[in-house]
Amino acid sequence: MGISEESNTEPLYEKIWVKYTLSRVMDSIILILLVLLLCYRVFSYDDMNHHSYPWFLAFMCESWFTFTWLTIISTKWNPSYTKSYPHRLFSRVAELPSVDLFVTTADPVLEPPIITVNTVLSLLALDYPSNKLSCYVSDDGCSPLNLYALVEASKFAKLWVPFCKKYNVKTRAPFRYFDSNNNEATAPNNSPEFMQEWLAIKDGYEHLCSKIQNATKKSIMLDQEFHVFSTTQLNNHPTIIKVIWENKEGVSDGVPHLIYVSREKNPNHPHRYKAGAMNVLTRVSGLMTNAPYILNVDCDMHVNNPEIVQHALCVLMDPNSDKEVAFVQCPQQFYDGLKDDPFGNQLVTIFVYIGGGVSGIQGIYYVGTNCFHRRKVLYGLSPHHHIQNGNKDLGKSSKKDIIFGSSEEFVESAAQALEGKKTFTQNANLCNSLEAAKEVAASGYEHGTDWGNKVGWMYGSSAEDILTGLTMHTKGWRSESCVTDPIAFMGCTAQDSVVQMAQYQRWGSGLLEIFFSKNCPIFGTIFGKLQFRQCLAYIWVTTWALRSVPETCYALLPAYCIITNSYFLPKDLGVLIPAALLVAFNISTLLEYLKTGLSMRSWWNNLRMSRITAMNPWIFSFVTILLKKLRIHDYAFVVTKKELPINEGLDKNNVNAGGRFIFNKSLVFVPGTTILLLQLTALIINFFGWQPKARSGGQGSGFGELICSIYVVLFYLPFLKGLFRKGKYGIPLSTICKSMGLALLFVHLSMFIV
Ligand SMILES: O=c1ccn([C@@H]2O[C@H](COP(=O)(O)OP(=O)(O)O[C@H]3O[C@H](CO)[C@@H](O)[C@H](O)[C@H]3O)[C@@H](O)[C@H]2O)c(=O)[nH]1
Ligand SMILES: [Mn+2]
Repeated sequence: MGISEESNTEPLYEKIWVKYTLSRVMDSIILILLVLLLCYRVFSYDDMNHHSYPWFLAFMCESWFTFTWLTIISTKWNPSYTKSYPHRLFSRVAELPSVDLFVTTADPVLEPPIITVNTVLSLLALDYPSNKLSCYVSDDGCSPLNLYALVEASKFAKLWVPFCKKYNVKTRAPFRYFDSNNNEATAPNNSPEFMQEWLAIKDGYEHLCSKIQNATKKSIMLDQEFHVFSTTQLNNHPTIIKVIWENKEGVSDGVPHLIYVSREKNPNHPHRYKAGAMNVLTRVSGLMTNAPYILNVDCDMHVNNPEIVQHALCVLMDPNSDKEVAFVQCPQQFYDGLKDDPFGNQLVTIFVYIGGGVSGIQGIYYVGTNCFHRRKVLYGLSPHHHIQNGNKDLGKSSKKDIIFGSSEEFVESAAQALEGKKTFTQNANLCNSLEAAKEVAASGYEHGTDWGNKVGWMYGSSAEDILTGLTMHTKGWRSESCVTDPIAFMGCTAQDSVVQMAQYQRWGSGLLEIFFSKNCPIFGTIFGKLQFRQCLAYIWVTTWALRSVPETCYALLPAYCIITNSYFLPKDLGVLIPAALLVAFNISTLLEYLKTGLSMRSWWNNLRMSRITAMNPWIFSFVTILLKKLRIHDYAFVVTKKELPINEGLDKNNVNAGGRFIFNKSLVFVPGTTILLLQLTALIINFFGWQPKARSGGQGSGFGELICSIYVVLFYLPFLKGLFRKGKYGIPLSTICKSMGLALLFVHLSMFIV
């Protein structure tokens, strides 16, 4: 069999199923214990009718935990991942398709332009014919600084891109390539020619950095091409689109197109945050290049594997997947992660166990970045739709207006994308479509259309990513994850606890909003094509914020019981059930961490952070959505602060400090501080034997409650330290006072409720 024949029969990608037997066994044991505990509570209720509140409350909380565990176990049950064979792609397809690359940035202060620039450079240098790539940057900050940085970056790209391709550089974000920890920098090729070029490139990059830095300090002169910014306000400005670089000759080894887009903002029109920005990019790119595939990344997510486009295309171009797979999601991993993951935000095990698990059902969630979409799916196509049907559905020119808006050019381009026609003419002049592009980037363009509702990125949640993926799964599409070695993209994650709390709070509310909307996964299964277990997986993720209620109640129970001398744990041998649960849960999670190659410390940190997250930011997420539903108060998308990578020498010694909790006056730390103060109160009361007499001669709190209380204190150790520390590492006095007030109120009320 000849090589070409062989590769014509072999698949472009394979789905590989993994069996984590140990995980399954442990998870099942935990489920059985949870059910046993619930049964115990029900059956022992009768003969001990002096059981009071705590018993009932514990039962309610444990029912919720059991339900959550069911969703987890179902999601994790048969994990899978894909293996792709890029070398087969080249012999299989006559011509590689084009891919549009989207980058979003929103705030030049929280998202320093040099970070965006690195992401863009890494995209421009992808190992893919450059005449098939076009990079669109959306700037919601409407900042001349971002435009300036990109213009300068495009100049540097003319050195950087050929250099990367010539020497097959692995790390294509310059700041990572020149990082002193990167052993690739000079290793592969020590020829004088290479060294000379290397030095020139390093020089060029440093020059670029210092130019951007100077511009940040001095602010940009608003003349010539920057004149348009002279009258702009953040929330009130016309559309600005600049073709920064056009690969006019369409050469395959040049620099891809680079286009800057700052969509119109008008205080009278909602701008829908990131989802709105993505939809504008979709339309603008539809007019300019209309590639059938779209890769989108956040401004901090640089390419870490230059061959990732080929890998993803293997999945998307497989003959079967055209009618099945909507998108290909690559993992979200982070560089310069703090040692042992003190804030539990590196999400490694979540990606392996939950991400892998859900990939084995209907497909991994879309997480907002590092994802390849099919344009036609974004335009609302359903799977297994013949093009003709697709046309009927989305067709009829009168109806297309309502769906896609009033731009005839765009409606035309959308029709072509839906039919899978090749429209990308390599020598087309991008500037010809500027006027049409400005029209579709206008703030009022979407009014009365299906954008954000049936087409494009979905509106109605600050977790637009999960919502958009869910809508696709509900239509019956699948998705695949694409895990490569090295990992495809790397980004930055919150570097301190304050930023982390804000991020979790936004996620919590965005997700819960989906659960309480018409897009709720439960409806998706009843009325749509969302598979049942996929529905459970979506319930697991969209109800994060709801967990705050049972988790907080459960954490308060031991303190309450000690203070009032009552109990919530079984008094007889039944106590072995919760004890076994505690042990099994800890062992099983610990084993998962160790198996993923993580440390024991990082296991504990994550365990602790899951509790802290559930009881602090998620309470506020819950309240936020409550207020929104009651139409009392709406909320905004708070952009996560991104930091430049830790400079050598400067912070390396300070890594411990980096892992330390910092606090501010935000209310988000009040629940945790209150819970901690209550446990301490309870422990003191217990120690000095100040408990009241057990009610009506019944039994009082015991060893179990004491252990639980201490366990909660252990989780809140960072808060405990915070009580005694000063400055940003200490809990502010105002927070302590508020928490003390709440704790006193709680103790006082407890006395009545027993
Ligand atoms: O009005 C806005 C707000 C944000 N963004 C961009 O959206 C991206 C994500 O924002 P970020 O603050 O980094 O949020 P994260 O918490 O890191 O984002 C995660 O969660 C989001 C959903 O909550 C997803 O959209 C992201 O892709 C995912 O990485 C960034 O590129 C922003 O520039 C905009 O373009 N316009
Ligand atoms: Mn981010």
